[in-house]
Amino acid sequence: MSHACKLAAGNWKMNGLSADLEQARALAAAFPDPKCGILLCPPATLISAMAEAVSGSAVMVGGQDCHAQVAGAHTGDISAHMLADAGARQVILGHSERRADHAETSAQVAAKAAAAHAAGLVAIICVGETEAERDAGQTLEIVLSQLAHSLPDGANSANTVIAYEPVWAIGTGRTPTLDQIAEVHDALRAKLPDAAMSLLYGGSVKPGNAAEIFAIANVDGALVGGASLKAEDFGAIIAALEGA
Ligand SMILES: O=C(CO)COP(=O)(O)O
Repeated sequence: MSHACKLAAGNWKMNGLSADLEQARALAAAFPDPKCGILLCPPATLISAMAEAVSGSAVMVGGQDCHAQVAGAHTGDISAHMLADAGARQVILGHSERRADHAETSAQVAAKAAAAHAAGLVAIICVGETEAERDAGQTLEIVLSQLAHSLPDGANSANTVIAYEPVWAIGTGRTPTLDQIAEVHDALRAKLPDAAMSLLYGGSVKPGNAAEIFAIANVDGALVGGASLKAEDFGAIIAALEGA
């Protein structure tokens, strides 16, 4: 682990209805005084209800995307200010599913991150290579290029977190080797504008592999998809991070 802040972030993606707020409440009750940051990013429809459900606890709530503009004629979009107004403290930006499904470019991610900062939100900027890019030996080139072009001016360890998520490891149960994760995180750390910025690993993090991933030098936590939907599983991952 580096000296950056530890963070366990859960990305619920397009999962979760009001009944699932119970998982957030259970998580808040299980970690009254955590040694790391705990964040849940539910779909936008649940942000304000989740913020209320965990209010007074250590659990933070975040969004999964935002628009680069503060307001205006953008049907279906949500601004960073709206997320903050709903109770979000952080926002995931440039997730590979948005880069793929919505053709988001790193330049757009940087503009969204600048908007997040202006709204007082921490931007969690995602980078990661596809399997074809890894097979072609382009992993470092791809992630460093995404990093360089996705960071807005003024990004620092207080307002920005970086998440390395290999696309081929997301939702597949496959993870890079520990050496492969270390190689990418070391390369990212060397290029951060602020060395104390937190670097998360994401992609098939589970209770069973969390401890070994958190033992890697430049891994400061995780961005967790599937395993963040159940408080029991996410709680086991948080416990592993607290013990790292
Ligand atoms: O994309 C992810 C988190 O943003 C990772 O998802 P999984 O943990 O389900 O692989």
